[in-house]
Amino acid sequence: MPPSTSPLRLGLTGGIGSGKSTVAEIWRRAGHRVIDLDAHSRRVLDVPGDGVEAAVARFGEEFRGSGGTIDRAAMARLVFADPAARGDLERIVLTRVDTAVAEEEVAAASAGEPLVVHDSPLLLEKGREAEYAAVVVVLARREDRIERVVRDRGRDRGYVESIMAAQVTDLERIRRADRLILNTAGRDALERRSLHALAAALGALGALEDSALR
Ligand SMILES: CC(C)(COP(=O)(O)OP(=O)(O)OC[C@H]1O[C@@H](n2cnc3c(N)ncnc32)[C@H](O)[C@@H]1O)[C@@H](O)C(=O)NCCC(=O)NCCS
Ligand SMILES: Nc1ncnc2c1ncn2[C@@H]1O[C@H](COP(=O)(O)OP(=O)(O)OP(=O)(O)O)[C@@H](O)[C@H]1O
Repeated sequence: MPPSTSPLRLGLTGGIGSGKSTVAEIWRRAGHRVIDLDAHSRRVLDVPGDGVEAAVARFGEEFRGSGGTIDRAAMARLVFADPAARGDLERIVLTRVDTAVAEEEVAAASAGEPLVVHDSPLLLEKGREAEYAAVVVVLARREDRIERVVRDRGRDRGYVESIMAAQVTDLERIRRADRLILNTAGRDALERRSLHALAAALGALGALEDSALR
């Protein structure tokens, strides 16, 4: 018999380079399922299929890269300078991401897992807070975020700033979060703060009575 209750759903979000994926990895190592919406999003444009074809139909063959899928750098230059184009790309990508996420949630529910976390970069931008029992936001200094993305992904400052301009501000994130993780020190501090924030979020929801989450 499948379990009758769905897993508790937590949202994890934050701006580019804030440390979301690092927190997601810490929570995964603590034994929880974290669904990576950015990874699902990348697959839509990096794997040949109807997502790639829908993007080419909307934006043109010049956005097809050498491997037949989407040239991400060219697409980034377009959509982070043009909100209408960005909206169209989001409609193409996010509907397919939602389908993939729903499939992962079904797997979590059938396995009887008590918790799923969505690592979801655009949770606040898309106004999706109501879908979550609680929303946890990762914050870091703007300059640290820019420096880390430039250093670790070989992108330039202009690229990072164009994406920041397409995302909500930190004040808006603070206003709408249930809980904050300040990624303002080293990795050890981030680990401690992430585990503390998760326990506190679950505690506030009364979820720690579930022995599987202790
Ligand atoms: C434009 C694309 C091709 C650029 O690819 P690129 O490899 O340069 O960037 P990547 O996907 O790794 O994202 C870089 C950063 O931008 C953020 N970001 C991505 N899309 C958006 C968006 N529409 N609005 C604001 N921030 C975004 C990501 O969360 C990440 O922090 C890609 O970002 C994309 O397909 N975006 C649209 C889909 C989307 O909204 N995905 C994010 C949520 S699931
Ligand atoms: N406290 C820290 N000290 C040093 N480096 C860090 C720290 N936190 C994160 N980083 C590094 O900064 C970079 C950005 O972090 P991460 O990938 O977790 O951010 P993100 O919010 O998931 O970014 P994006 O939305 O762009 O995917 C990574 O290379 C990560 O290893």
